[in-house]
Amino acid sequence: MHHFGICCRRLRQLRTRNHAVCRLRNAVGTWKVVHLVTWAGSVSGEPPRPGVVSGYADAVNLSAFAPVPPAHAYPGLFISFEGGDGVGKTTQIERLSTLLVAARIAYRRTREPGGTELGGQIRDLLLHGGQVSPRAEALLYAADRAHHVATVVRPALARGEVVLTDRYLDSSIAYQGAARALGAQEVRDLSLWATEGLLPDLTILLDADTAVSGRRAGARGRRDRLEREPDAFHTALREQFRVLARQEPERIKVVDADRPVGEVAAEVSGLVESLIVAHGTDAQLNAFRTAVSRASRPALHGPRG
Ligand SMILES: Nc1ncnc2c1ncn2[C@@H]1O[C@H](COP(=O)(O)OP(=O)(O)OP(=O)(O)O)[C@@H](O)[C@H]1O
Ligand SMILES: Cc1cn([C@H]2C[C@H](O)[C@@H](COP(=O)(O)O)O2)c(=O)[nH]c1=O
Repeated sequence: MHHFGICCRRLRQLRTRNHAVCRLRNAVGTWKVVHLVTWAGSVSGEPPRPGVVSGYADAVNLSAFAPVPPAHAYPGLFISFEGGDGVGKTTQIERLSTLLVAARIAYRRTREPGGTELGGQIRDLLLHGGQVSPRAEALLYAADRAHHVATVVRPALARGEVVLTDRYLDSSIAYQGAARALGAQEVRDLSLWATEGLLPDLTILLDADTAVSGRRAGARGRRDRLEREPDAFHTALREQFRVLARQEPERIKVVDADRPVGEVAAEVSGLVESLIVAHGTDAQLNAFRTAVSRASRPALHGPRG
């Protein structure tokens, strides 16, 4: 895996100059296919089943997931923000977007559900419509994701952009897999099928006490259909997010979101910097570091200098 990461970084740096890069990419594609097939084989035999569950938390699936290949084969970087309602994902994505603008790094900000026109309609059905049965809910989130990845995420990654998504497949595993008790592995498989195996390069899991995040979400006004679920639902999905982070520590980084916005943002930018070190270009790294250090400097002058 280490060699693979180094190769991909080198690949990005050379991509505009060298036709050999195309051949390398094909090799990476083959690697992906081989590993996806291996992964599919490893889960198709005996998929773990949650069985009969008596409550939300019982459905938290502790089985280890077989690793699947990351999105490193693209020149862009794929970053997802995850966590319960009101933990501060939107706030942190705004902060990071400001840094990327300052660094002149091309990025695409998006979200699930609702990152496309079709997804906007699905979002309305899911969050502001009537009752939706659990399996229909899981399929609608997966449909939103399939269309989003095919029409927004993959094209942006192929153009070399940094994609920041407010939620991705880990939300489905936590909300539908655990909190709705459909089974983490089944819901993960559904999303991987929908996205043809695309996982983020980095997932930032904002983790906050459910009472704190509930208060923050509530302070915004009218609650959507999922935000209105009882405390046990939110506790179960928080626990599943934490289980996912323990299972995939390389991809999913847990950030304590109970702290002030600035402290959380500083940790987030450190994680993004590490990702750029591993998989970005030297130009991106220099520009990002400069933007971070400028942003952390106190303003020397007032509005009129
Ligand atoms: N670290 C923080 N400390 C205090 N308040 C915060 C913090 N982060 C965000 N907030 C506030 O909490 C509210 C929810 O934040 P935000 O919309 O960023 O959360 P979210 O995770 O995107 O929520 P949702 O998933 O429900 O859309 C906002 O009013 C925001 O200003
Ligand atoms: C992607 C995704 C989302 N959800 C839930 C989580 C939230 O309650 C809403 C989205 O609202 P937000 O304001 O954009 O956070 O949908 C889910 O249950 N499953 C998913 O896959």
